[in-house]
Amino acid sequence: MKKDEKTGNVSDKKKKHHVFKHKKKKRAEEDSAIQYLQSQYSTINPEEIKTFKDLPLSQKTLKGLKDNNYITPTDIQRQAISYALQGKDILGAAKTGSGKTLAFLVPILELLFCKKWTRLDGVGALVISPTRELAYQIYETLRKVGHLHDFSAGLIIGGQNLKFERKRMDQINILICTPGRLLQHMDENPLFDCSQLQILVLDEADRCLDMGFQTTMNAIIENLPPKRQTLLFSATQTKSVKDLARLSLSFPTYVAPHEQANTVTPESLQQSYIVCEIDEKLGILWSFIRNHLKQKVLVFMATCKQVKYTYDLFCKLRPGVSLLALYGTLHQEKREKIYEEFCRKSNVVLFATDLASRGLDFPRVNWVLQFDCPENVDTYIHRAGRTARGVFGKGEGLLMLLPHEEKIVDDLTKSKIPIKKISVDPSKLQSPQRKIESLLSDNTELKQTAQRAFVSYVKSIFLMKNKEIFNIQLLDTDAYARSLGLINPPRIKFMHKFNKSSTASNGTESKTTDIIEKLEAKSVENEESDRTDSEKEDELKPISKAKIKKELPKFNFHDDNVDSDEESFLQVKKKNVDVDIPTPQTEETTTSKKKTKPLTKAAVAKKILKKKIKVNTTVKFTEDGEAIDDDKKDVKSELAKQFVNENVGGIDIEKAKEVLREEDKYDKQRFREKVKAKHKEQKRKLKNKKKEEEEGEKDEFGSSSESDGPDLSWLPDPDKVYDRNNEQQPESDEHAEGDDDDDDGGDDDDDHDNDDDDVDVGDDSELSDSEQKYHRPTKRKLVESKGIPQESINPRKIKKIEDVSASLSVQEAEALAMQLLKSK
Ligand SMILES: Nc1ncnc2c1ncn2[C@@H]1O[C@H](COP(=O)(O)OP(=O)(O)OP(=O)(O)O)[C@@H](O)[C@H]1O
Repeated sequence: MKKDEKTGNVSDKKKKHHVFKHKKKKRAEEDSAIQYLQSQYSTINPEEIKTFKDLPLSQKTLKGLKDNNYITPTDIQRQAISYALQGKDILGAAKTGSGKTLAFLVPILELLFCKKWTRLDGVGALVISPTRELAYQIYETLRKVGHLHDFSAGLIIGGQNLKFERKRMDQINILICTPGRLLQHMDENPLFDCSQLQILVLDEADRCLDMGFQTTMNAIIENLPPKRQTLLFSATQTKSVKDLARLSLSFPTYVAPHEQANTVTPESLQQSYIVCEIDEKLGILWSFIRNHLKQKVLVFMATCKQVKYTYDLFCKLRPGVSLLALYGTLHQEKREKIYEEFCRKSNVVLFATDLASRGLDFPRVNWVLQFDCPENVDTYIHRAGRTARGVFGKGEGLLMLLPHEEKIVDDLTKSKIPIKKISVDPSKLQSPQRKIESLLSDNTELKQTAQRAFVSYVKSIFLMKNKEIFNIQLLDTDAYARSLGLINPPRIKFMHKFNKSSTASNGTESKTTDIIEKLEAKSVENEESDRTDSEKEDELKPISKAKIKKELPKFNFHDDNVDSDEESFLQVKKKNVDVDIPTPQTEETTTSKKKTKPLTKAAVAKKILKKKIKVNTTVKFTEDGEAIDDDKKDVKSELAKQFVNENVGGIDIEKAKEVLREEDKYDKQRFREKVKAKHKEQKRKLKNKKKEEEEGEKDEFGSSSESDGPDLSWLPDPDKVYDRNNEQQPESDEHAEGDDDDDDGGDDDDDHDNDDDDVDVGDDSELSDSEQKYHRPTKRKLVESKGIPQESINPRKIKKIEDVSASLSVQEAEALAMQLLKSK
């Protein structure tokens, strides 16, 4: 046995030694491999790279790439990976779908591999993406390609379990995240540490660095170590020196393999546009879907509410193909599900906002239809780029424009986007208008969704920067509302505000006001017919179209109801909207400007002071809404009265102390008076009680002498007796003096003795059992409290005494009494 143990130990030791040796050998191999790879970096010539193998990459990365069928690097990959391995900062710009994700993931894996990064080293690489879906996609690609490496990767995006993420933060080596969530961890999570960060990547860098993420990104960058490698990628790369300076990039290598190409969009992408009236758009979309039932279609719309409405409506109309909708206000879980479903399915239509426009690599999308005009050329490129992706990808893009939006085509062509005008074959058009109207008349919820869609679209147009293309005055809102199935166009509250302010600024009755007045008059007429919708009346009152050709005055517009998208795409992004019209200096404009300022405590205090609101006061109201005077709050001292009258906000501590001291005197006096009054009341009550008792004594003696019948109220409570003696002797366990506790002592004889005296019981014998059980004496009168025991009041004895005393003189009676006392 011992021998076995010994041999066992020996073999264990041998094994350990073997493992140790193997590990040591492996480490040595790895070290020499790293050294070799690093020595090759300086000699890389991107032009000579044909396959990934030609790059000095680790075996783990090469195998990971090969396992996923990535053999030949794309142009951007060849160049970006080469320069990144050499440790350069990179500004990468390449067409959509050209493989930028691998262009930054491979350098990340290689850098950490060469630095022999372990789990204990913390966050070594940070990839920031503007949307959750894109972050998820990058994370998945990293998992696939880097599966042979030992690094840990983490996906940190909004809408996930923050606690779960927090705990694991210190074990992550490669962090893929969205800006908001990353900053949240930086601010709140003590486990988050990026002081060792080696490489920072911004995917869709221009979007990450634009107005929408400005403050968040600035805060993030401040928290990062300045000594690091930085890679920026996008199909529409920023070259803004300001942006680059923010990231401490002074001399980044600009990698743009397609810069000299004839087009900025993929060659295999067929692009066309149609021009139509606003009220034809929905019908054209419907017809398009009905004519492409066997295709995968992605439809971009301007706002979440439009997406929601179109999706809800088309689901009800049943086009004969799967429909999906993806927008920022959806719950995260739903977003993930929809994203995956669209990736998986091949005959499907997805309605989406620009949330899906950047970076998402949906496989095999046949058509991208831009239902609403894109904000700018960049947005067009990203949207259209959801199709014709990868090396062999093919696809078609269709842009729908209103007549006045056709100007964007010039911008597109100038930006090297080959797009041709086409027209719709009228024979293929199907109008669902009647059906839509009837659906809306039956379905209030759908009608409200339509109204919201209407308002959100109009707002989105209003917020657009390029006023040459997006001119709200050129929108036929009536026709647009009708096309959505709304007989009366909803009132657009912000337009009224806007028009009012512009009128005030002009000081004269403008054409605009005339129209607004006319519209309002019409809206009153229309209210009659729109009454079913009263819940939304406040926001969505019907008005007629505002077809005004006049130039808009500038209005610093910030409305709460702006359609919010992923990370407030629309709302925040338009912060820099610069309507090039003079600003009217009206009160309303100033207030609206103020609204944009952050509300500081000082500002709130000032507001309160202005409104003469008394702070730190409580007013109670009756149910009828009348204020109840709280006399406790009344001040008595002159000083306090003065203080209250003067003081409308803020606290002068010293004065307040003085006031309190003064008031304290009055409070003490008030307290003394109260105590006095209380004592007085107690005394009075005591007096009354005594009086009553004296009167009561008289009564008791009177009644006993009259002996109308025995006072049985002192008898014990039969309920209690019954309970205690278990039905056997329900009424026999108490005697006159007995209190409940004493009886529990169990002097049975006494109990039985009193049986005969319990006349009440006899009286109650006629009552039913239950009535007997619940009989209660009205009030116990304790005769013994008068010092005359019950037994001693013997009528015979009294008679005898009376007889004797009657026969005696006063002296004799006195003497007899003395004698009796003495003998006693
Ligand atoms: N070397 C490669 N060989 C084959 N396919 C590749 C290669 N690199 C990338 N791909 C594929 O090309 C598609 C697009 O890649 P990716 O999403 O990285 O493009 P992108 O340039 O980031 O696009 P976007 O500008 O839209 O974000 C993906 O499906 C990816 O798997």
